[in-house]
Amino acid sequence: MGGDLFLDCAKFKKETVRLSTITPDSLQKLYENSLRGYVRCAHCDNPVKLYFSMNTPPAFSHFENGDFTDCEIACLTVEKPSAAAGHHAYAERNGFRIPKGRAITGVSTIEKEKVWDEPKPIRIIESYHPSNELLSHKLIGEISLNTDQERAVTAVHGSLLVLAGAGSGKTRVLTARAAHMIQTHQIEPESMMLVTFTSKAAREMKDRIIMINGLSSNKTKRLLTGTFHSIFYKILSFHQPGKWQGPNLIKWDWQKEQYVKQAGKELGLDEKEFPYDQALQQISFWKNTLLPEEKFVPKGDWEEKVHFLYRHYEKLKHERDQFDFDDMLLKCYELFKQEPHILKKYQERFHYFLVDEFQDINPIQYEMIKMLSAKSGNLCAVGDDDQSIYAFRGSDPSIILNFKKDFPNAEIVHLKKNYRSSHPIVSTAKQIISLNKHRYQKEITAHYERKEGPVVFSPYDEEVEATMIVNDMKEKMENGASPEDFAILYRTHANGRAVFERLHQSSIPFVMEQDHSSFYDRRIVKNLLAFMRLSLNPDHSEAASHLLSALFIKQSALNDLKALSIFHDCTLVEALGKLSNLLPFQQKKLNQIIPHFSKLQRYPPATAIEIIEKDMGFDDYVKKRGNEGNAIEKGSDEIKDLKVVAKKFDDLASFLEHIDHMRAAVQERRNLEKPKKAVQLMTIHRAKGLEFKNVYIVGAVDGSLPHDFALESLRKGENAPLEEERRLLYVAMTRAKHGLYVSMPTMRRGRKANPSRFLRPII
Ligand SMILES: Nc1ncnc2c1ncn2[C@@H]1O[C@H](COP(=O)(O)OP(=O)(O)OP(=O)(O)O)[C@@H](O)[C@H]1O
Repeated sequence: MGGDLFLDCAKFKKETVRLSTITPDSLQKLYENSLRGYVRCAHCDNPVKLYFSMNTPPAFSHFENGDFTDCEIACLTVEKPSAAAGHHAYAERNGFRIPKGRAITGVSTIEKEKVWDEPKPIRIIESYHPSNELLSHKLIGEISLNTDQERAVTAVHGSLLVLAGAGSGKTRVLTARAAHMIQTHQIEPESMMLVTFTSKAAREMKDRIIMINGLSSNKTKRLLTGTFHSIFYKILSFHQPGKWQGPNLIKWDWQKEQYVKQAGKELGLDEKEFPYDQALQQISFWKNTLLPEEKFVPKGDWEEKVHFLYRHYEKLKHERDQFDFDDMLLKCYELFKQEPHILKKYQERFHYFLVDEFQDINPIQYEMIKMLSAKSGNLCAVGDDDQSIYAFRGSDPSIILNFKKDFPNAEIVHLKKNYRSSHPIVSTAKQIISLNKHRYQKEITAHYERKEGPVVFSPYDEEVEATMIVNDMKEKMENGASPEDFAILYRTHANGRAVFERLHQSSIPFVMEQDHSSFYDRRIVKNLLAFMRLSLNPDHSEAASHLLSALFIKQSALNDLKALSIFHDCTLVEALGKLSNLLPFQQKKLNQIIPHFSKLQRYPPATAIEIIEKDMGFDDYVKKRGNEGNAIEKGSDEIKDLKVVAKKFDDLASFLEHIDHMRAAVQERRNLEKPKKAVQLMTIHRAKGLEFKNVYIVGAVDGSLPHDFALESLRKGENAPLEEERRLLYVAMTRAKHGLYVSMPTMRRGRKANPSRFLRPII
């Protein structure tokens, strides 16, 4: 950062700006403009950069090294310096020399919003007790185990539930157990079924078992590992090879949507307005909770409609000999029920069942595993009820909670040591999850202590939050950390947008989930941006197509528009006014909005969005279609998120340029080979089972974590979704080994936000 002094004032657009008096919402804009070289020293006029991070308060500094004492004096003089704030009166902080007497966090006389606030450690109430347990020893290969883990590995016969908190070695136990069974008990790998939650976890576990010293790889390769879906699909395709073939699989939601929309027409459901994706999620939920279409008895209008779609969806699929992922479970279940000799064959083939992440099992998976293990009685389930986070897919935490009812002779082993996270992290996560009512009380303590505990910090908004996190990682990397030491976790994809953008602008290598698409390509956002694009280029054909959707005009009108523009030698926007065969309300709306297009480009993007919403009728569109198909990410919220970005730009051209750049960046990253040493960017759901040295949790405020929909459920008297949100925070926190940084922005989507109610009792 050079030997520069750090300044409180600079010049931006010919005005002097002062960090002690600026409003917090201008900080990010100033930051980005300073990176582009648009902010200058108020004294020498050289470009200066603004810098801040989680631990470092904002300050300007010159790009070049040199003696800038005069600039500092000039800056202080203008500001009526106090006696303390003399020439060399500065304090050293995080490698920065900050003039004493400068108020960054507030102005003494008038209470003003803080531009930056110091991160705060979370209070740890429980003291650390070093483990008095015997040193763990190596039972198998190089895997060390403590006494409880060893019991979970060696209790090979009968039913066993390993119920344990995060980081306690459940995955380690499962790997060691499989290896131990093969090596010590000479159990044939073919007679074992090891079920994991994802195919990646299955591959990793098998690789780990193969790597264990002393095990013959020929043997271990014969072990069946996989997800429930992959295993049951194999069974189905063995018995009904004609039907269960890859090309017959309906892989994508849009394929499913075609079928339900076809059925929806018969019911007179509006193709655009009806939430078909929610309906598909509901159908999937029913299938996973053992409610096939013919048995389901709908209640109420919504269920009646979706049930109708369900019936037709199944029929269309059947006629085409197709199947979806849920059928892999449901049809295998039916096969076992209808053909008991087939079930018997598998009961005789498999004698040992090992199931990971048991807390996320759904009713149909549970029934199948019960059926398969009924003969041998050798079922080992491993899980943590506090990490059950897939209720929306039919997972039912009560299955693990009631395990003893179904398996009265089951042994229950508790693993009580967390080897992953330091004591302050384990203690904090424990405090949070203990407020859930529906859970097993579990004992868990940290294996090791570390001085630094979890920290909460309060950036102004989502943009400042992203900058603080990225700069904090940079600082840590300058002090020896490596990019793969960091993960940034968020509740929904929308929460990850700003961090993605800031990381993309930095030189830090990072990876993001593969199937992530750009925020700006979301239907509602894309259609709003179309208004802006047409304002700058009234012949933008793709934007014209999106505009038609937003105006509820059929896409076939696009060809008419193009023809009219050629015929009348006018732009597509002008041709809009010449469209015929429109309904009166569409005509009226068009007449109302066309004059706005030419004016729109004169306004800053944030104002332009308001005009598009209010004066150009986009509000109506969002009301009708904004919530379509997604209870978690609503269209109206997406517009609010877009406004947060818009605030940073002065004109439409630079705003759209930024957006196109970011859309291309997401696309580019999909095709790039993933760097091995990289910061990980992912949703909390994806982070399950993983661990990182340092974890940042983004957006820990009410509405985001817990999510709005859980708060809505709570208002209706339903507590379960809120408990699942608390589990999500618990999962996120327990991914961290050493550093845990929880961000609680003071503004979210342009409004004042409250720190997450899960954190309030401990901060
Ligand atoms: N006995 C042990 N000695 C040393 N390290 C251990 C021991 N048991 C587990 N670990 C380490 O602790 C970490 C967590 O283990 P593991 O991932 O198996 O836990 P888990 O219970 O499956 O975690 P989670 O449910 O939170 O995903 C890993 O880094 C693992 O190597």
